[in-house]
Amino acid sequence: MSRTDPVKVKICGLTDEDAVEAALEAGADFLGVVFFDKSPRGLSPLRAAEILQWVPEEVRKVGLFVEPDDALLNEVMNQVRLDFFQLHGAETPERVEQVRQEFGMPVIKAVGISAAADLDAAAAYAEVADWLMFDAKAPAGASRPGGNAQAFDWSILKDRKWPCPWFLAGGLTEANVAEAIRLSGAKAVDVSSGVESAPGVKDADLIAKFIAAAKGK
Ligand SMILES: O=C(O)c1ccccc1N[C@@H]1O[C@H](COP(=O)(O)O)[C@@H](O)[C@H]1O
Repeated sequence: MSRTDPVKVKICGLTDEDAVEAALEAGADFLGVVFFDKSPRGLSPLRAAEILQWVPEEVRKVGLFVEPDDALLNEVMNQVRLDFFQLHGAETPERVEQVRQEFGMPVIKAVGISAAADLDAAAAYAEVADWLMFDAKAPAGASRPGGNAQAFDWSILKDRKWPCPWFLAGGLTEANVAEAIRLSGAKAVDVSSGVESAPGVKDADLIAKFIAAAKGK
């Protein structure tokens, strides 16, 4: 990625064909589908395969999991054409490495952040993951570790160097994404709640506005 490349955008938690089409039309670089039963965006492997079937090769398809066992990863791998696994739970660095080796899939590891000290903990994952994702820590009592529309102080990322590429996530919207990019130095962003009209229901207009704001158009 050169300094002048437009920011890459991942639209996560897609649940139907209309949302996939809206994200493609608006220029999304990554599309995410969720394999986590407690999420309002959760899909079966079969349904995920259906909604992603016409996505062009160059748009990267990401499967999001929370502490998945090998059986679930196998089931999804056998049915859905994915380019990345996103591990969004309390997986250890050892488990990240094991998943990469066993499944031969690049891994995006999400790390919950509420303060600068959490970035130190993320360093262990930077050695084993292909990408990192900095997401806000879930609020106490939340039923899921992400997708909660929570943001954190983006400026703590500024000037930190990482050996792998990374996404900024958590509470991003059309209204704040440009500022989040400016303050954090992010070259890739990820959004779910901020482009929805209700949990699990993507809004084509919000997707287009988010991508335009992130890419500075
Ligand atoms: O979207 C979910 O339901 C979800 C469930 C479990 C783990 C992560 C989840 N979402 C991811 O969280 C970040 C931030 O989301 P948001 O924009 O704040 O809603 C993003 O990667 C989502 O895909």
